[in-house]
This record gives sequence, C-alpha cells and structure tokens, in this order.
Amino acid sequence: MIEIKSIYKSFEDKNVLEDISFTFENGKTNLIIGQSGSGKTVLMKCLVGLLAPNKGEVLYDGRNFLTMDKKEKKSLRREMGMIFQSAALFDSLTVLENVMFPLDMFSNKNYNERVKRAQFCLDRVNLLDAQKKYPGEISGGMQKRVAIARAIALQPQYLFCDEPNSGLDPKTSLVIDELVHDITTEYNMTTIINTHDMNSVLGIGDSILYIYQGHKEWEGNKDQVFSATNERLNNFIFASDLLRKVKTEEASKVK
Ligand SMILES: Nc1ncnc2c1ncn2[C@@H]1O[C@H](COP(=O)(O)OP(=O)(O)OP(=O)(O)O)[C@@H](O)[C@H]1O
Repeated sequence: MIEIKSIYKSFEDKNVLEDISFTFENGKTNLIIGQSGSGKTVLMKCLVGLLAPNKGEVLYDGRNFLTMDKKEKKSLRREMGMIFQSAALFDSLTVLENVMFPLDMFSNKNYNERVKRAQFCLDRVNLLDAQKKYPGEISGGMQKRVAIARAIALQPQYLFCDEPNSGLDPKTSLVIDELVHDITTEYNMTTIINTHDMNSVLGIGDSILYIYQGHKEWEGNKDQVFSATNERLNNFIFASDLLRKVKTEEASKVK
C-alpha cells in the first residue's frame, strides 16, 4: 500500500499539484487518470522519487519515503518495478538479456539462477519462445510484455506503469491490461498506472484517482464510474457518444 498525504508540487510560481491525498492499495490496479497536463506524470515522479514534492508525505507501507536516508531509499527502490511509455528495451540485447538486466545489476543470484528467473518471468508473459530474439524483431505489444517481464524480475512490491498502452491497438492494449491486472493480483503488488485509455479505466480500474488541473477531483472504482455524478469526470470519461450510451444503459440496469 502506498499512501500520499496532502502532496503539493510547484515549478517556480506554477502550482502543478495541490493537496492530493490518496491510498493506492495492494493487490489492486490503481489508476491515475486526467486530461493531458493535469499532473499525472508529475505525481508519479513524486511517488518514485524523481521529483521532490514541496509539501506532503509519501508512505510505502508506513515507511516515509521523503524523510528516508539515501541507503533506505536505495533499498526501497529495489522493491519498485517500472514500465515506461515506450517499452524502453535495450536494442542490442536479446529479449532474455533485457529481462536479466535488473537481475545482473541488483541480485545476488548466480548466472544460472538469473537465467532461470528471467525465463520464468518471460514464461509468465507468454514469451519464452522469443527469448533469443532482439527487440527490433518483435511487435510493439510483445515489447511491452518483455518490459513487464523485466519489471517483475526482481519481484517488486510496487509496480509503476506510465501509459503502458500508448502506441498499441485496442486488442493488444487489452492483453497488456489483463496481464498487468493478473500479475498484480497474483503477487499482491501495489500497481499504479497513469492512463488516458478509457478501456483500461472501465476494464481494470479497481481503484481510480481522477486529477483535474492538479487537484483530486474524484476517486472511486470502475463500477462507480457509471453512477458518478461528477460532471468533470463524466465529461472526461464519457466524451464519446458511444461511451455515453454505455453509461446510460449501465445506469438504467441499476434502477
Ligand atoms: N520539470 C518541469 N518544469 C516545469 N513544469 C513542468 C515540469 N514537469 C511538468 N511540468 C508541468 O506540469 C504540468 C503537468 O504535467 P504532467 O506531465 O504531469 O501532465 P500529465 O497529466 O502527465 O499529462 P500527459 O497526459 O500529457 O502526459 C504541465 O503543465 C507541465 O508543463
């Protein structure tokens, strides 16, 4: 579980995050949603320590991240896995070597154990057959699955995904969403996903934080989205006529 308490962040005189409090629960896919420029990335950067908030607390299972010394922070970072917008794989390394990379850097396992662990993770994302290929030889969706395998190689307790579906078609996005959701439940991780993808919101939104112009506008889950009366949220989520129709149909089922 990651708790944030009254987070503020500004750049010079521009306030980007204002008084954001939220609890990201473990075993759940926690989504941060909001319009472009609303502050999602800045918030995620504050969570992982790439930016320092001006005020507030970030608690990793009760451990205060912002007041930790360097050594404690370094050790906590090993409990974090990250998946970036681009899969960010190393082109000159094979798929297996990419997944082994964090193990080579941070684990005490011997070579054979590292290979075994990397192969286990590749098998988990259904890509063991591609282990000898290079990133340039596999599809974008497969690259994202390699990135997931690499992110879970060190068995993180906390998984951060920044727009994991960017550049993927809807069907492949669904596969990635389901995979991240299943892994989160299976390993009881605290997973936080920044997304614009409405299919993700309605599909894997176990817990949702909606940010509007740097403040928390709404929180809830995918089922509550349909009955939400928050106008800004509705304008954001149900921007398309098709989704508005789905919402009306779902709401009439509840009555
Ligand atoms: N290092 C920085 N210095 C100054 N302003 C910044 C910096 N980083 C972000 N911002 C500003 O903070 C605001 C929020 O940006 P952020 O990247 O968090 O938005 P976002 O919600 O992630 O958008 P998107 O969905 O487009 O990625 C923007 O106005 C951005 O210009």
